[in-house]
Amino acid sequence: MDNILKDISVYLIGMMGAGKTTVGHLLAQELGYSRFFDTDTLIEQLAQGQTINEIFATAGEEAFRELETQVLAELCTYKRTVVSTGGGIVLRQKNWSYLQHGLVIWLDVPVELLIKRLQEDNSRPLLKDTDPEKKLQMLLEQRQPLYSQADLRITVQPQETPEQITKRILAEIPLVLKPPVVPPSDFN
Ligand SMILES: Nc1ncnc2c1ncn2[C@@H]1O[C@H](COP(=O)(O)OP(=O)(O)O)[C@@H](O)[C@H]1O
Ligand SMILES: O=C(O)C1=C[C@@H](OP(=O)(O)O)[C@@H](O)[C@H](O)C1
Ligand SMILES: [Mg+2]
Repeated sequence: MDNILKDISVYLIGMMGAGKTTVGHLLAQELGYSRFFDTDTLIEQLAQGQTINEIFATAGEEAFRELETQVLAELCTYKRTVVSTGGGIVLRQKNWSYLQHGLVIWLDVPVELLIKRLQEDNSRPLLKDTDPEKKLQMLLEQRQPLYSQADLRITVQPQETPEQITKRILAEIPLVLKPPVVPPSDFN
Protein backbone atom coordinates (compact mmCIF):
# COMPACT_ATOMS: atom_id res chain seq x y z
CA MET A 1 0.00 0.00 0.00
CA ASP A 2 2.92 2.25 0.81
CA ASN A 3 4.11 2.18 -2.76
CA ILE A 4 0.67 2.61 -4.25
CA LEU A 5 -0.02 5.72 -2.17
CA LYS A 6 3.40 7.17 -3.01
CA ASP A 7 3.61 8.65 0.50
CA ILE A 8 0.64 10.92 0.00
CA SER A 9 -1.44 11.77 3.05
CA VAL A 10 -5.00 10.68 3.67
CA TYR A 11 -7.80 12.96 4.93
CA LEU A 12 -10.95 11.46 6.41
CA ILE A 13 -14.08 13.57 6.08
CA GLY A 14 -17.72 12.97 7.00
CA MET A 15 -20.38 13.72 9.57
CA MET A 16 -19.97 13.84 13.34
CA GLY A 17 -19.97 10.28 14.63
CA ALA A 18 -18.98 8.75 11.28
CA GLY A 19 -15.90 7.20 12.90
CA LYS A 20 -13.21 9.45 11.40
CA THR A 21 -11.21 9.69 14.62
CA THR A 22 -11.56 5.96 15.38
CA VAL A 23 -10.75 4.72 11.88
CA GLY A 24 -7.99 7.30 11.31
CA HIS A 25 -5.81 5.74 14.02
CA LEU A 26 -6.17 2.26 12.54
CA LEU A 27 -5.65 3.45 8.98
CA ALA A 28 -2.38 5.17 9.88
CA GLN A 29 -1.13 1.93 11.45
CA GLU A 30 -2.14 -0.19 8.47
CA LEU A 31 -0.58 2.22 5.98
CA GLY A 32 2.65 2.21 7.99
CA TYR A 33 2.32 5.95 8.44
CA SER A 34 3.83 7.07 11.74
CA ARG A 35 1.81 10.29 11.89
CA PHE A 36 -1.86 10.52 12.79
CA PHE A 37 -3.56 13.79 13.61
CA ASP A 38 -7.08 14.75 14.54
CA THR A 39 -7.86 18.37 13.70
CA ASP A 40 -10.12 18.76 16.77
CA THR A 41 -7.33 17.63 19.10
CA LEU A 42 -4.91 20.12 17.53
CA ILE A 43 -7.49 22.90 17.77
CA GLU A 44 -7.93 22.18 21.49
CA GLN A 45 -4.15 22.39 21.95
CA LEU A 46 -4.00 25.66 20.01
CA ALA A 47 -6.78 27.04 22.23
CA GLN A 48 -4.71 26.41 25.38
CA GLY A 49 -6.52 23.24 26.31
CA GLN A 50 -10.08 24.49 25.92
CA THR A 51 -12.47 21.79 24.77
CA ILE A 52 -14.37 22.09 21.46
CA ASN A 53 -17.50 22.80 23.53
CA GLU A 54 -15.73 25.62 25.39
CA ILE A 55 -14.36 27.15 22.17
CA PHE A 56 -17.84 27.19 20.63
CA ALA A 57 -19.34 28.63 23.85
CA THR A 58 -16.79 31.37 24.43
CA ALA A 59 -15.43 32.31 21.00
CA GLY A 60 -18.21 31.04 18.72
CA GLU A 61 -18.33 28.78 15.67
CA GLU A 62 -16.60 31.25 13.31
CA ALA A 63 -13.58 31.46 15.61
CA PHE A 64 -13.51 27.65 15.75
CA ARG A 65 -13.61 27.50 11.93
CA GLU A 66 -10.66 29.92 11.77
CA LEU A 67 -8.62 27.65 14.04
CA GLU A 68 -9.67 24.66 11.94
CA THR A 69 -8.40 26.30 8.76
CA GLN A 70 -5.18 27.33 10.50
CA VAL A 71 -4.53 23.76 11.68
CA LEU A 72 -5.32 22.27 8.28
CA ALA A 73 -3.03 24.75 6.50
CA GLU A 74 -0.14 23.40 8.60
CA LEU A 75 -1.05 19.74 8.30
CA CYS A 76 -1.27 19.80 4.52
CA THR A 77 2.48 20.31 4.27
CA TYR A 78 3.02 16.81 5.75
CA LYS A 79 3.36 13.64 3.70
CA ARG A 80 2.77 10.10 5.01
CA THR A 81 0.14 11.33 7.46
CA VAL A 82 -3.45 10.38 8.21
CA VAL A 83 -5.65 13.29 9.24
CA SER A 84 -9.09 12.87 10.77
CA THR A 85 -11.00 16.09 10.29
CA GLY A 86 -14.02 17.61 12.02
CA GLY A 87 -17.34 17.16 10.21
CA GLY A 88 -17.59 20.81 9.18
CA ILE A 89 -14.17 21.15 7.57
CA VAL A 90 -15.75 20.80 4.12
CA LEU A 91 -17.72 24.05 4.56
CA ARG A 92 -14.91 26.41 3.61
CA GLN A 93 -13.81 26.41 0.00
CA LYS A 94 -10.30 27.36 1.13
CA ASN A 95 -10.05 24.16 3.16
CA TRP A 96 -10.48 22.12 -0.02
CA SER A 97 -7.26 23.57 -1.43
CA TYR A 98 -5.53 22.06 1.62
CA LEU A 99 -7.43 18.76 1.65
CA GLN A 100 -6.50 18.20 -1.97
CA HIS A 101 -2.85 17.84 -0.99
CA GLY A 102 -3.83 14.28 -0.11
CA LEU A 103 -6.39 11.60 -0.83
CA VAL A 104 -9.77 12.60 0.56
CA ILE A 105 -11.98 9.79 1.87
CA TRP A 106 -15.62 10.29 2.89
CA LEU A 107 -16.95 7.99 5.60
CA ASP A 108 -20.64 7.99 4.74
CA VAL A 109 -22.82 6.76 7.61
CA PRO A 110 -26.64 6.89 7.79
CA VAL A 111 -28.10 9.46 10.19
CA GLU A 112 -29.90 6.76 12.27
CA LEU A 113 -26.54 5.17 13.03
CA LEU A 114 -24.88 8.52 13.81
CA ILE A 115 -27.64 9.30 16.29
CA LYS A 116 -27.23 5.92 18.03
CA ARG A 117 -23.50 6.46 18.36
CA LEU A 118 -23.78 10.03 19.65
CA GLN A 119 -26.77 9.56 21.99
CA GLU A 120 -24.70 9.64 25.18
CA ASP A 121 -22.07 12.02 23.84
CA ASN A 122 -22.03 15.67 24.90
CA SER A 123 -18.85 16.69 23.14
CA ARG A 124 -20.48 17.96 19.91
CA PRO A 125 -21.72 21.53 20.47
CA LEU A 126 -23.77 21.54 17.26
CA LEU A 127 -25.89 18.68 18.62
CA LYS A 128 -26.96 20.53 21.77
CA ASP A 129 -30.36 20.89 20.20
CA THR A 130 -33.93 19.98 21.14
CA ASP A 131 -34.01 17.58 18.18
CA PRO A 132 -30.46 16.34 17.49
CA GLU A 133 -31.63 13.84 14.86
CA LYS A 134 -33.32 16.57 12.83
CA LYS A 135 -30.22 18.76 13.25
CA LEU A 136 -27.96 15.98 11.97
CA GLN A 137 -30.30 15.38 9.03
CA MET A 138 -30.24 19.08 8.16
CA LEU A 139 -26.45 19.30 8.42
CA LEU A 140 -26.08 16.20 6.25
CA GLU A 141 -28.37 17.67 3.58
CA GLN A 142 -26.28 20.86 3.54
CA ARG A 143 -22.98 19.05 3.48
CA GLN A 144 -23.67 16.03 1.27
CA PRO A 145 -22.75 17.85 -1.97
CA LEU A 146 -19.48 18.91 -0.33
CA TYR A 147 -18.61 15.46 1.04
CA SER A 148 -19.31 14.12 -2.48
CA GLN A 149 -16.22 15.94 -3.70
CA ALA A 150 -14.07 13.31 -1.93
CA ASP A 151 -11.84 11.04 -4.00
CA LEU A 152 -13.36 7.98 -2.37
CA ARG A 153 -16.72 7.38 -0.69
CA ILE A 154 -16.97 4.57 1.83
CA THR A 155 -20.59 3.75 2.62
CA VAL A 156 -20.47 2.23 6.07
CA GLN A 157 -22.81 -0.68 6.88
CA PRO A 158 -24.53 -0.76 10.32
CA GLN A 159 -22.57 -3.74 11.70
CA GLU A 160 -19.19 -2.86 10.23
CA THR A 161 -16.39 -2.59 12.77
CA PRO A 162 -13.66 0.07 12.57
CA GLU A 163 -11.23 -2.74 11.61
CA GLN A 164 -13.46 -3.91 8.74
CA ILE A 165 -13.92 -0.34 7.51
CA THR A 166 -10.15 0.17 7.58
CA LYS A 167 -9.64 -3.01 5.53
CA ARG A 168 -12.22 -1.86 2.99
CA ILE A 169 -10.53 1.53 2.67
CA LEU A 170 -7.20 -0.19 2.02
CA ALA A 171 -8.82 -2.38 -0.64
CA GLU A 172 -10.53 0.55 -2.36
CA ILE A 173 -7.70 3.08 -2.38
CA PRO A 174 -5.99 1.52 -5.43
CA LEU A 175 -9.24 1.83 -7.41
CA VAL A 176 -9.20 5.64 -7.17
CA LEU A 177 -5.51 6.38 -7.53
CA LYS A 178 -4.42 7.68 -10.88
CA PRO A 179 -1.81 5.37 -12.44
CA PRO A 180 1.65 6.93 -12.59
CA VAL A 181 2.51 8.55 -15.89
CA VAL A 182 5.11 6.36 -17.58
CA PRO A 183 6.66 7.94 -20.67
CA PRO A 184 6.92 5.65 -23.72
CA SER A 185 10.34 4.00 -24.04
CA ASP A 186 11.33 6.08 -27.10
CA PHE A 187 10.33 9.31 -25.34
CA ASN A 188 13.20 11.73 -24.90
N1 LIG B 1 -17.55 1.26 13.09
C1 LIG B 1 -18.01 1.63 14.28
N2 LIG B 1 -18.90 0.85 14.92
C2 LIG B 1 -19.39 1.20 16.13
N3 LIG B 1 -19.08 2.33 16.79
C3 LIG B 1 -18.21 3.16 16.20
C4 LIG B 1 -17.62 2.86 14.92
N4 LIG B 1 -16.80 3.88 14.58
C5 LIG B 1 -16.86 4.77 15.59
N5 LIG B 1 -17.69 4.34 16.57
C6 LIG B 1 -18.03 5.05 17.82
O1 LIG B 1 -18.82 6.19 17.44
C7 LIG B 1 -18.45 7.32 18.20
C8 LIG B 1 -17.96 8.43 17.25
O2 LIG B 1 -16.74 8.01 16.65
P1 LIG B 1 -15.61 9.05 16.23
O3 LIG B 1 -14.47 8.26 15.72
O4 LIG B 1 -15.36 10.00 17.32
O5 LIG B 1 -16.33 9.79 15.01
P2 LIG B 1 -16.01 11.18 14.32
O6 LIG B 1 -14.58 11.50 14.60
O7 LIG B 1 -16.28 10.95 12.88
O8 LIG B 1 -16.95 12.15 14.93
C9 LIG B 1 -17.38 6.84 19.19
O9 LIG B 1 -18.03 6.51 20.40
C10 LIG B 1 -16.82 5.60 18.55
O10 LIG B 1 -16.35 4.67 19.49
O1 LIG C 1 -19.60 18.67 12.14
C1 LIG C 1 -19.11 19.67 12.71
O2 LIG C 1 -19.33 20.85 12.35
C2 LIG C 1 -18.21 19.43 13.87
C3 LIG C 1 -17.67 18.17 14.06
C4 LIG C 1 -16.83 17.83 15.20
O3 LIG C 1 -15.86 16.83 14.86
P1 LIG C 1 -16.27 15.30 14.54
O4 LIG C 1 -16.77 15.25 13.12
O5 LIG C 1 -15.01 14.55 14.70
O6 LIG C 1 -17.32 14.93 15.51
C5 LIG C 1 -16.09 19.08 15.71
O7 LIG C 1 -15.14 19.51 14.75
C6 LIG C 1 -17.06 20.19 15.99
O8 LIG C 1 -17.91 19.77 17.03
C7 LIG C 1 -17.88 20.59 14.76
MG1 LIG D 1 -13.61 13.19 15.37
